[in-house]
Amino acid sequence: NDEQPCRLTARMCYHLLSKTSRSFSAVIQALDGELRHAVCIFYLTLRALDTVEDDMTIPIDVKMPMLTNFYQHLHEPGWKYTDSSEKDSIVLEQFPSVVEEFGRLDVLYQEVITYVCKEMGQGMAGFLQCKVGTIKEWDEYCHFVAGLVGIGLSRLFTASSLETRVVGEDTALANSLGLFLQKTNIIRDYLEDTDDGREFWPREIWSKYAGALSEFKRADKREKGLECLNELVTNALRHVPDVLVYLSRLRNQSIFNFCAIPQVMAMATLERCYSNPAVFTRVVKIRKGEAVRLMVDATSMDAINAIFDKFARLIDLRVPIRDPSAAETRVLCGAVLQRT
Ligand SMILES: CC(C)(C)CN1C(=O)[C@@H](CC(=O)N[C@@H](CC(=O)O)C(=O)O)O[C@H](c2cccc3ccccc23)c2cc(Cl)ccc21
Repeated sequence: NDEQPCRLTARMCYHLLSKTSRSFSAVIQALDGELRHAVCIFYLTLRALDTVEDDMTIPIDVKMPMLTNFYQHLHEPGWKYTDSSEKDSIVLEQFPSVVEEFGRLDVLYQEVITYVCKEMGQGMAGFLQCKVGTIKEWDEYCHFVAGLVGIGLSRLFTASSLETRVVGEDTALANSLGLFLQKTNIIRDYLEDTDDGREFWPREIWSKYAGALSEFKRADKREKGLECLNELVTNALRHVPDVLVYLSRLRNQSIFNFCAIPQVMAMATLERCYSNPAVFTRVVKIRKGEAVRLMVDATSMDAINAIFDKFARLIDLRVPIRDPSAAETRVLCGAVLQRT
């Protein structure tokens, strides 16, 4: 579906999409019917909001209202923000195109996108000062930045009539898809975030292994770092059963691909991170070739089950005997394997 839209603002939106998510923009453009444009606009809007949240040059007292009021800009023709230094700031500079195309969406889609932006902006604002403390707060933060995306997407799928009502109504399962992706991103990005002075690993977990989160960068704290890392991976694996049930309910092939691809990437990333000291010295990414292989394979529930089985088995084989989370890790991996 790379036919070029004729309207200039629509063309700008697809240009912005390809600039902000290299491999994923093609998956969005492959979505059927009205969903392609609705998800394109939703993705760009979320990217704009995320860019504001990530921009450390915006003072907190300016950023707070920017986040909580962001959803209102969707109804302000011409609104843009040109003072961002982030890598995706082009979306904020070209936001008038997003606003114009947003206004042309069916009002059902507009309501979903507005709702998610309002809730997400308020949630992000609440976490600006404080670092993530309890595991409950970790789930709350991930709900705001990613769980809400799953809930919004699910409502778009149902609104388009390409998926059943239960997909849009079962918010707990939709939330789990987001938590699985975001927890994996947070686990993987330890070094990048700590170097930026940002802490997303929950204190309730890391404080059992160190006095400060940055200590895991030291070689003499590597053992404790791995135990902390493995507890976080085990926590993320708890969402896998919900993810598999959610994906099994999807009936539209383009929607299935769109939802399944990030989930299998996350499972592969989790497996690479598990018990891997490289997490503390560089950003652990799956190789491009493996990512492409996963993208082309993740097109049926059988394939998804096989992929999750493969990575669950690889983790299970590497569970250190004395690791504090070993028992739960093996139970969760076993649960994934038993399902088939
Ligand atoms: C933080 C995040 C996980 C929500 C970001 N997020 C995703 O990660 C993208 C994937 C992506 O953007 N990959 C990028 C990664 C990168 O930029 O490095 C790529 O180029 O491959 O997928 C998610 C996404 C897709 C499908 C179903 C989802 C259900 C719940 C939550 C998120 C869901 C996403 C869907 C929408 Cl509409 C908006 C954002 C996202």
